[in-house]
Amino acid sequence: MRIFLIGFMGCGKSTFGRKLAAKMSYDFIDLDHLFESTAGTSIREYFNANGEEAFRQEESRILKSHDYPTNCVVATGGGAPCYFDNMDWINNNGVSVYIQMSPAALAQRLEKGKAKRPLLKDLNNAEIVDFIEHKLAERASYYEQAAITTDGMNLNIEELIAQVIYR
Ligand SMILES: Nc1ncnc2c1ncn2[C@@H]1O[C@H](COP(=O)(O)OP(=O)(O)OP(=O)(O)O)[C@@H](O)[C@H]1O
Ligand SMILES: O=C(O)C1=C[C@@H](O)[C@@H](O)[C@H](O)C1
Ligand SMILES: [Mg+2]
Repeated sequence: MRIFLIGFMGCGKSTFGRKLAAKMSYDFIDLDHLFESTAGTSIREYFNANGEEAFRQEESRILKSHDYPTNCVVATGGGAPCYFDNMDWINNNGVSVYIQMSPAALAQRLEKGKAKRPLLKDLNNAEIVDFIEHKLAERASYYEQAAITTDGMNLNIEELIAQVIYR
């Protein structure tokens, strides 16, 4: 089984995904890391050099062309499900799990690590909340196509595994 974790930057896809994979004895794949190793540069540098449109194209290509192991947990990039037909591809190729969180809770987490996230790096803390509210409103209709939605403030590995298995 392939499990694709989706949700806004900071919802915990990478952190929780790694734990979930370990618990299930599945491989863990982080799409942002895969992007960086494939491109040979950081996402931040890639954005600076090539712009967001090029990033989205390359992200989509990598998402769809990677040779995934049969059993794996994939932490997708925060924007990945929201461009092209990526969300349909995800739903046709695995079980999607949306880690849902409020803009305020996301902002609290993201204020610390914003330097490495190109969409946030130039914003002050008040602007981050505003940015997240708008971006999340734009993206919600994609995230909500997930097979399973789970509360990012109360993540529970055993419960999620049961939901995925008995869905
Ligand atoms: N359950 C949690 N409780 C508190 N803090 C958390 C939790 N999960 C993750 N964090 C913290 O929130 C921040 C974002 O987590 P993480 O990098 O896993 O998110 P992400 O969804 O992978 O984000 P991105 O889309 O930018 O890759 C990190 O600083 C992490 O330590
Ligand atoms: O939400 C987004 O658009 C992004 C999230 C990150 O995971 C990275 O994929 C990148 O910084 C863009
Ligand atoms: Mg991540």
